[in-house]
Amino acid sequence: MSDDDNSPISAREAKLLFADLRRAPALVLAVSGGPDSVALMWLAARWRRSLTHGPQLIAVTVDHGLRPEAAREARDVKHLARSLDLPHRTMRWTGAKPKTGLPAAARAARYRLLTQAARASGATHVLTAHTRDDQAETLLMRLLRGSGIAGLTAMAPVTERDGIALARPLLDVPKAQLIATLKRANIAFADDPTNRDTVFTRPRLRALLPQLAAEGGSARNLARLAARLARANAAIDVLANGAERFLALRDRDRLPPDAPARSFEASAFATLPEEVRLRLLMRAIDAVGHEGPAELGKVEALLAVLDRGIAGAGRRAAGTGRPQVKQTLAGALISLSRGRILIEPAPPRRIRGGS
Ligand SMILES: Nc1ncnc2c1ncn2[C@@H]1O[C@H](COP(=O)(O)OP(=O)(O)OP(=O)(O)O)[C@@H](O)[C@H]1O
Repeated sequence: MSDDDNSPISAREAKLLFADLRRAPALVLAVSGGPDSVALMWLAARWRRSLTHGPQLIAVTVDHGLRPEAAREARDVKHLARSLDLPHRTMRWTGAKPKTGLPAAARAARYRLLTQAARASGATHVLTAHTRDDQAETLLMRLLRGSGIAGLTAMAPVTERDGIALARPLLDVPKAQLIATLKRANIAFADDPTNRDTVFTRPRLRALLPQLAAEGGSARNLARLAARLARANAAIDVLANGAERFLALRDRDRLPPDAPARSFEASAFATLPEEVRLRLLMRAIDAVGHEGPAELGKVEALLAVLDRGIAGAGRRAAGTGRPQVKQTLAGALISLSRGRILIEPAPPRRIRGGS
Protein backbone atom coordinates (compact mmCIF):
# COMPACT_ATOMS: atom_id res chain seq x y z
CA MET A 1 0.00 0.00 0.00
CA SER A 2 1.05 3.61 -0.35
CA ASP A 3 3.13 5.13 2.43
CA ASP A 4 0.53 7.81 2.97
CA ASP A 5 -1.79 6.29 5.56
CA ASN A 6 -4.50 8.86 4.97
CA SER A 7 -4.98 8.62 1.24
CA PRO A 8 -8.10 7.06 -0.32
CA ILE A 9 -7.53 3.66 -1.91
CA SER A 10 -7.30 3.91 -5.68
CA ALA A 11 -9.01 1.49 -8.07
CA ARG A 12 -5.56 0.20 -9.00
CA GLU A 13 -4.62 -0.53 -5.41
CA ALA A 14 -7.97 -2.25 -4.82
CA LYS A 15 -7.44 -4.43 -7.87
CA LEU A 16 -4.29 -5.80 -6.21
CA LEU A 17 -6.08 -6.34 -2.90
CA PHE A 18 -8.79 -8.45 -4.53
CA ALA A 19 -6.64 -10.08 -7.26
CA ASP A 20 -6.73 -13.58 -5.72
CA LEU A 21 -10.52 -13.55 -5.57
CA ARG A 22 -11.20 -12.80 -9.25
CA ARG A 23 -11.98 -16.38 -10.23
CA ALA A 24 -14.29 -17.21 -7.33
CA PRO A 25 -17.92 -17.82 -8.38
CA ALA A 26 -19.38 -15.68 -5.59
CA LEU A 27 -18.14 -13.82 -2.52
CA VAL A 28 -19.99 -12.92 0.67
CA LEU A 29 -19.00 -9.51 2.03
CA ALA A 30 -19.39 -9.36 5.83
CA VAL A 31 -20.68 -5.83 6.39
CA SER A 32 -21.51 -4.66 9.92
CA GLY A 33 -22.18 -1.08 8.86
CA GLY A 34 -19.02 0.24 10.53
CA PRO A 35 -16.47 2.17 8.45
CA ASP A 36 -14.13 -0.75 7.66
CA SER A 37 -16.74 -3.09 6.27
CA VAL A 38 -18.69 -0.35 4.48
CA ALA A 39 -15.40 0.54 2.77
CA LEU A 40 -14.88 -3.14 1.94
CA MET A 41 -18.29 -3.22 0.28
CA TRP A 42 -17.70 0.00 -1.63
CA LEU A 43 -14.21 -1.06 -2.80
CA ALA A 44 -15.37 -4.55 -3.80
CA ALA A 45 -18.33 -3.14 -5.72
CA ARG A 46 -16.09 -0.72 -7.64
CA TRP A 47 -13.60 -3.53 -8.36
CA ARG A 48 -16.39 -5.84 -9.57
CA ARG A 49 -17.76 -3.16 -11.90
CA SER A 50 -14.33 -2.92 -13.53
CA LEU A 51 -14.34 -6.63 -14.47
CA THR A 52 -16.13 -8.18 -17.45
CA HIS A 53 -16.31 -11.55 -15.70
CA GLY A 54 -15.96 -11.71 -11.99
CA PRO A 55 -17.53 -13.13 -8.86
CA GLN A 56 -21.05 -12.33 -7.78
CA LEU A 57 -20.96 -10.23 -4.60
CA ILE A 58 -23.48 -10.65 -1.79
CA ALA A 59 -23.41 -8.32 1.21
CA VAL A 60 -24.43 -9.92 4.52
CA THR A 61 -25.09 -8.22 7.85
CA VAL A 62 -25.47 -10.17 11.08
CA ASP A 63 -27.91 -8.73 13.59
CA HIS A 64 -26.79 -10.18 16.91
CA GLY A 65 -29.92 -8.85 18.61
CA LEU A 66 -27.78 -7.16 21.26
CA ARG A 67 -28.17 -3.46 20.47
CA PRO A 68 -31.45 -1.75 19.59
CA GLU A 69 -29.79 0.22 16.76
CA ALA A 70 -28.56 -2.95 15.03
CA ALA A 71 -31.73 -3.49 12.99
CA ARG A 72 -31.59 0.06 11.65
CA GLU A 73 -27.88 -0.30 10.85
CA ALA A 74 -28.64 -3.49 8.90
CA ARG A 75 -31.29 -1.57 6.94
CA ASP A 76 -28.79 1.21 6.22
CA VAL A 77 -26.34 -1.36 4.87
CA LYS A 78 -29.13 -2.81 2.71
CA HIS A 79 -29.84 0.65 1.23
CA LEU A 80 -26.20 1.28 0.50
CA ALA A 81 -25.84 -2.22 -1.02
CA ARG A 82 -28.83 -1.51 -3.24
CA SER A 83 -27.30 1.77 -4.40
CA LEU A 84 -24.17 -0.21 -5.35
CA ASP A 85 -26.28 -2.84 -7.15
CA LEU A 86 -25.44 -5.58 -4.64
CA PRO A 87 -27.87 -8.07 -3.13
CA HIS A 88 -28.00 -7.91 0.67
CA ARG A 89 -29.12 -10.32 3.40
CA THR A 90 -29.57 -9.78 7.11
CA MET A 91 -28.91 -12.86 9.24
CA ARG A 92 -30.26 -12.84 12.79
CA TRP A 93 -28.71 -14.49 15.84
CA THR A 94 -31.75 -15.88 17.57
CA GLY A 95 -30.05 -18.32 19.98
CA ALA A 96 -29.87 -17.91 23.76
CA LYS A 97 -27.36 -15.25 24.82
CA PRO A 98 -24.90 -16.34 27.53
CA LYS A 99 -24.31 -14.13 30.60
CA THR A 100 -20.54 -14.57 30.45
CA GLY A 101 -18.34 -14.73 27.36
CA LEU A 102 -20.85 -12.78 25.28
CA PRO A 103 -18.34 -11.37 22.73
CA ALA A 104 -16.96 -14.86 22.03
CA ALA A 105 -20.44 -16.35 21.68
CA ALA A 106 -21.54 -13.49 19.37
CA ARG A 107 -18.42 -14.00 17.28
CA ALA A 108 -19.00 -17.76 16.97
CA ALA A 109 -22.63 -17.15 15.98
CA ARG A 110 -21.55 -14.48 13.47
CA TYR A 111 -19.12 -16.77 11.66
CA ARG A 112 -21.66 -19.61 11.68
CA LEU A 113 -24.28 -17.34 10.08
CA LEU A 114 -21.82 -15.85 7.58
CA THR A 115 -20.60 -19.26 6.36
CA GLN A 116 -24.20 -20.42 6.24
CA ALA A 117 -25.07 -17.43 4.01
CA ALA A 118 -22.05 -18.23 1.82
CA ARG A 119 -23.13 -21.83 1.30
CA ALA A 120 -26.70 -20.75 0.55
CA SER A 121 -25.52 -18.39 -2.20
CA GLY A 122 -22.83 -20.63 -3.73
CA ALA A 123 -20.02 -18.40 -2.42
CA THR A 124 -16.61 -19.95 -1.75
CA HIS A 125 -15.38 -17.07 0.43
CA VAL A 126 -16.51 -14.78 3.21
CA LEU A 127 -14.61 -11.48 3.12
CA THR A 128 -14.16 -9.56 6.34
CA ALA A 129 -12.78 -6.04 6.65
CA HIS A 130 -10.04 -6.63 9.24
CA THR A 131 -7.44 -3.90 8.87
CA ARG A 132 -3.80 -3.46 9.72
CA ASP A 133 -4.93 -1.76 12.94
CA ASP A 134 -6.93 -4.88 13.89
CA GLN A 135 -3.85 -6.98 13.16
CA ALA A 136 -1.74 -4.79 15.44
CA GLU A 137 -4.33 -5.07 18.23
CA THR A 138 -4.49 -8.84 17.85
CA LEU A 139 -0.72 -9.13 18.07
CA LEU A 140 -0.65 -6.93 21.16
CA MET A 141 -3.45 -8.89 22.80
CA ARG A 142 -1.64 -12.17 22.23
CA LEU A 143 1.69 -10.71 23.33
CA LEU A 144 0.19 -9.61 26.64
CA ARG A 145 -1.45 -13.00 27.07
CA GLY A 146 1.92 -14.74 26.70
CA SER A 147 1.24 -16.54 23.41
CA GLY A 148 3.91 -18.54 21.62
CA ILE A 149 5.17 -18.01 18.08
CA ALA A 150 2.08 -19.54 16.45
CA GLY A 151 -0.25 -17.22 18.39
CA LEU A 152 1.88 -14.17 17.65
CA THR A 153 1.38 -14.66 13.92
CA ALA A 154 -2.01 -12.99 14.69
CA MET A 155 -4.50 -13.22 11.80
CA ALA A 156 -3.73 -15.01 8.54
CA PRO A 157 -4.88 -13.41 5.26
CA VAL A 158 -6.99 -16.51 4.56
CA THR A 159 -8.25 -19.24 6.87
CA GLU A 160 -10.90 -21.88 6.43
CA ARG A 161 -14.06 -22.63 8.31
CA ASP A 162 -16.54 -25.38 7.53
CA GLY A 163 -15.34 -25.58 3.93
CA ILE A 164 -15.62 -21.79 3.35
CA ALA A 165 -12.54 -19.59 3.01
CA LEU A 166 -12.45 -16.59 5.35
CA ALA A 167 -10.49 -13.94 3.47
CA ARG A 168 -9.15 -10.68 4.92
CA PRO A 169 -8.16 -8.65 1.86
CA LEU A 170 -7.67 -5.43 3.87
CA LEU A 171 -5.34 -6.93 6.49
CA ASP A 172 -2.48 -4.75 5.32
CA VAL A 173 -4.53 -1.58 4.88
CA PRO A 174 -4.58 1.13 7.57
CA LYS A 175 -8.05 1.95 8.85
CA ALA A 176 -7.36 5.64 8.19
CA GLN A 177 -7.16 4.87 4.47
CA LEU A 178 -10.57 3.21 4.55
CA ILE A 179 -12.07 6.25 6.25
CA ALA A 180 -10.41 8.52 3.71
CA THR A 181 -11.87 6.34 0.93
CA LEU A 182 -15.39 6.69 2.34
CA LYS A 183 -15.02 10.43 2.86
CA ARG A 184 -13.89 10.88 -0.73
CA ALA A 185 -16.87 8.80 -1.93
CA ASN A 186 -19.22 10.69 0.38
CA ILE A 187 -20.49 7.57 2.08
CA ALA A 188 -21.85 7.51 5.63
CA PHE A 189 -21.13 4.72 8.11
CA ALA A 190 -22.27 3.65 11.57
CA ASP A 191 -20.30 4.08 14.76
CA ASP A 192 -20.45 1.02 17.05
CA PRO A 193 -20.06 2.22 20.67
CA THR A 194 -18.99 -1.30 21.82
CA ASN A 195 -15.77 -0.64 19.88
CA ARG A 196 -14.90 1.90 22.59
CA ASP A 197 -16.46 0.09 25.55
CA THR A 198 -13.59 -0.39 27.98
CA VAL A 199 -15.38 -3.30 29.65
CA PHE A 200 -13.84 -5.32 26.80
CA THR A 201 -10.12 -6.02 26.43
CA ARG A 202 -9.79 -5.07 22.78
CA PRO A 203 -11.06 -1.49 23.13
CA ARG A 204 -8.79 -1.02 26.16
CA LEU A 205 -5.78 -2.08 24.11
CA ARG A 206 -6.98 0.02 21.17
CA ALA A 207 -6.84 3.05 23.45
CA LEU A 208 -3.16 2.29 24.16
CA LEU A 209 -2.12 2.17 20.50
CA PRO A 210 -1.51 5.90 19.98
CA GLN A 211 0.89 5.94 22.96
CA LEU A 212 2.72 2.89 21.62
CA ALA A 213 2.90 4.48 18.17
CA ALA A 214 4.49 7.58 19.70
CA GLU A 215 7.25 5.25 21.02
CA GLY A 216 7.72 3.65 17.60
CA GLY A 217 5.31 0.76 18.13
CA SER A 218 3.11 1.77 15.21
CA ALA A 219 0.43 -0.50 13.76
CA ARG A 220 2.71 -0.84 10.74
CA ASN A 221 5.57 -2.18 12.89
CA LEU A 222 3.35 -4.46 14.94
CA ALA A 223 1.70 -5.91 11.83
CA ARG A 224 5.11 -6.36 10.24
CA LEU A 225 6.24 -8.31 13.29
CA ALA A 226 3.18 -10.56 12.96
CA ALA A 227 4.02 -11.19 9.28
CA ARG A 228 7.64 -12.01 10.12
CA LEU A 229 6.57 -14.39 12.85
CA ALA A 230 4.10 -16.01 10.43
CA ARG A 231 7.05 -16.65 8.11
CA ALA A 232 9.13 -18.18 10.92
CA ASN A 233 6.16 -20.18 12.14
CA ALA A 234 5.57 -21.69 8.69
CA ALA A 235 9.25 -22.68 8.53
CA ILE A 236 9.12 -24.34 11.96
CA ASP A 237 6.03 -26.27 10.90
CA VAL A 238 7.92 -27.61 7.88
CA LEU A 239 10.78 -28.61 10.20
CA ALA A 240 8.29 -30.38 12.47
CA ASN A 241 6.92 -32.30 9.44
CA GLY A 242 10.47 -33.38 8.60
CA ALA A 243 11.12 -34.31 12.22
CA GLU A 244 8.00 -36.50 12.22
CA ARG A 245 9.31 -38.38 9.19
CA PHE A 246 12.78 -38.65 10.75
CA LEU A 247 11.31 -40.15 13.93
CA ALA A 248 9.16 -42.59 11.93
CA LEU A 249 12.23 -43.78 10.00
CA ARG A 250 14.29 -44.17 13.18
CA ASP A 251 11.57 -46.08 14.98
CA ARG A 252 11.62 -49.82 14.32
CA ASP A 253 8.71 -50.47 16.73
CA ARG A 254 6.55 -47.63 15.45
CA LEU A 255 2.80 -47.80 15.77
CA PRO A 256 0.66 -48.16 12.62
CA PRO A 257 -0.50 -44.76 11.26
CA ASP A 258 -4.14 -45.51 12.12
CA ALA A 259 -3.33 -46.40 15.76
CA PRO A 260 -5.18 -44.22 18.28
CA ALA A 261 -1.82 -43.31 19.86
CA ARG A 262 1.55 -41.81 18.92
CA SER A 263 5.00 -42.90 20.02
CA PHE A 264 8.53 -41.55 19.65
CA GLU A 265 11.86 -43.18 20.33
CA ALA A 266 13.09 -41.03 23.21
CA SER A 267 16.77 -40.91 22.18
CA ALA A 268 15.90 -39.70 18.64
CA PHE A 269 13.30 -37.24 20.00
CA ALA A 270 15.91 -35.77 22.35
CA THR A 271 18.17 -34.76 19.44
CA LEU A 272 15.55 -32.36 17.99
CA PRO A 273 15.41 -28.60 18.72
CA GLU A 274 13.20 -27.62 21.64
CA GLU A 275 10.61 -25.73 19.55
CA VAL A 276 10.24 -28.75 17.25
CA ARG A 277 9.93 -31.15 20.22
CA LEU A 278 7.20 -28.92 21.62
CA ARG A 279 5.28 -28.94 18.36
CA LEU A 280 5.54 -32.70 18.01
CA LEU A 281 4.15 -33.15 21.51
CA MET A 282 1.43 -30.60 20.86
CA ARG A 283 0.41 -32.25 17.59
CA ALA A 284 0.32 -35.71 19.17
CA ILE A 285 -1.67 -34.50 22.20
CA ASP A 286 -4.16 -32.67 19.95
CA ALA A 287 -4.52 -35.75 17.74
CA VAL A 288 -5.24 -38.28 20.48
CA GLY A 289 -6.51 -36.13 23.37
CA HIS A 290 -10.14 -35.21 23.72
CA GLU A 291 -10.02 -31.94 25.62
CA GLY A 292 -9.14 -29.42 22.93
CA PRO A 293 -5.74 -27.93 22.12
CA ALA A 294 -3.17 -28.20 24.89
CA GLU A 295 -1.93 -24.94 26.43
CA LEU A 296 1.60 -24.06 25.38
CA GLY A 297 2.76 -23.41 28.96
CA LYS A 298 1.58 -26.87 30.03
CA VAL A 299 3.27 -28.57 27.07
CA GLU A 300 6.48 -26.69 27.97
CA ALA A 301 6.25 -28.03 31.53
CA LEU A 302 5.60 -31.56 30.20
CA LEU A 303 8.60 -31.35 27.88
CA ALA A 304 10.82 -30.32 30.79
CA VAL A 305 9.66 -33.40 32.74
CA LEU A 306 10.20 -35.66 29.72
CA ASP A 307 13.67 -34.19 29.10
CA ARG A 308 14.64 -34.86 32.72
CA GLY A 309 13.20 -38.37 32.45
CA ILE A 310 15.12 -39.10 29.25
CA ALA A 311 18.38 -37.79 30.73
CA GLY A 312 17.78 -39.76 33.93
CA ALA A 313 17.00 -42.96 32.02
CA GLY A 314 20.41 -42.73 30.39
CA ARG A 315 22.10 -42.72 33.78
CA ARG A 316 19.91 -45.31 35.49
CA ALA A 317 19.88 -48.97 34.57
CA ALA A 318 16.92 -49.40 32.24
CA GLY A 319 14.40 -52.17 32.65
CA THR A 320 12.77 -51.60 36.04
CA GLY A 321 9.49 -51.72 34.10
CA ARG A 322 8.05 -48.64 35.83
CA PRO A 323 7.45 -45.61 33.57
CA GLN A 324 9.77 -42.69 34.34
CA VAL A 325 7.00 -40.24 33.39
CA LYS A 326 3.24 -40.69 33.41
CA GLN A 327 1.05 -37.59 33.06
CA THR A 328 -2.25 -36.55 31.55
CA LEU A 329 -2.71 -33.35 29.56
CA ALA A 330 -5.70 -32.16 27.52
CA GLY A 331 -7.27 -35.60 27.49
CA ALA A 332 -4.05 -37.43 26.54
CA LEU A 333 -1.91 -39.75 28.66
CA ILE A 334 1.80 -39.21 28.10
CA SER A 335 4.29 -41.73 29.39
CA LEU A 336 8.01 -42.36 29.11
CA SER A 337 8.98 -45.95 29.52
CA ARG A 338 11.75 -48.22 28.21
CA GLY A 339 13.17 -45.49 25.98
CA ARG A 340 9.85 -44.62 24.30
CA ILE A 341 7.45 -41.71 24.66
CA LEU A 342 3.87 -42.90 24.28
CA ILE A 343 0.94 -40.52 23.84
CA GLU A 344 -2.47 -42.17 24.02
CA PRO A 345 -6.02 -41.13 24.87
CA ALA A 346 -6.39 -40.64 28.63
CA PRO A 347 -8.87 -42.90 30.39
CA PRO A 348 -12.10 -41.05 31.29
CA ARG A 349 -11.75 -39.00 34.48
CA ARG A 350 -13.23 -40.53 37.59
CA ILE A 351 -16.00 -38.34 38.95
CA ARG A 352 -15.35 -37.64 42.60
CA GLY A 353 -18.05 -39.12 44.81
CA GLY A 354 -19.45 -41.15 41.91
CA SER A 355 -19.87 -44.91 42.10
N1 LIG B 1 -22.58 -7.69 12.60
C1 LIG B 1 -21.78 -8.00 11.60
N2 LIG B 1 -22.28 -8.37 10.40
C2 LIG B 1 -21.47 -8.69 9.38
N3 LIG B 1 -20.13 -8.68 9.45
C3 LIG B 1 -19.57 -8.32 10.60
C4 LIG B 1 -20.36 -7.96 11.74
N4 LIG B 1 -19.52 -7.63 12.73
C5 LIG B 1 -18.28 -7.78 12.25
N5 LIG B 1 -18.29 -8.19 10.96
C6 LIG B 1 -17.14 -8.45 10.09
O1 LIG B 1 -16.03 -8.84 10.87
C7 LIG B 1 -14.99 -7.87 10.75
C8 LIG B 1 -14.31 -7.71 12.08
O2 LIG B 1 -15.20 -7.13 12.96
P1 LIG B 1 -14.82 -6.79 14.44
O3 LIG B 1 -13.42 -6.25 14.46
O4 LIG B 1 -15.92 -6.01 15.05
O5 LIG B 1 -14.87 -8.22 15.02
P2 LIG B 1 -14.03 -8.81 16.20
O6 LIG B 1 -14.97 -9.69 16.93
O7 LIG B 1 -13.33 -7.72 16.95
O8 LIG B 1 -12.96 -9.58 15.36
P3 LIG B 1 -12.95 -11.09 14.96
O9 LIG B 1 -14.07 -11.29 14.01
O10 LIG B 1 -11.62 -11.27 14.33
O11 LIG B 1 -13.09 -11.83 16.25
C9 LIG B 1 -15.67 -6.63 10.24
O12 LIG B 1 -14.78 -5.82 9.53
C10 LIG B 1 -16.75 -7.19 9.34
O13 LIG B 1 -16.23 -7.54 8.08
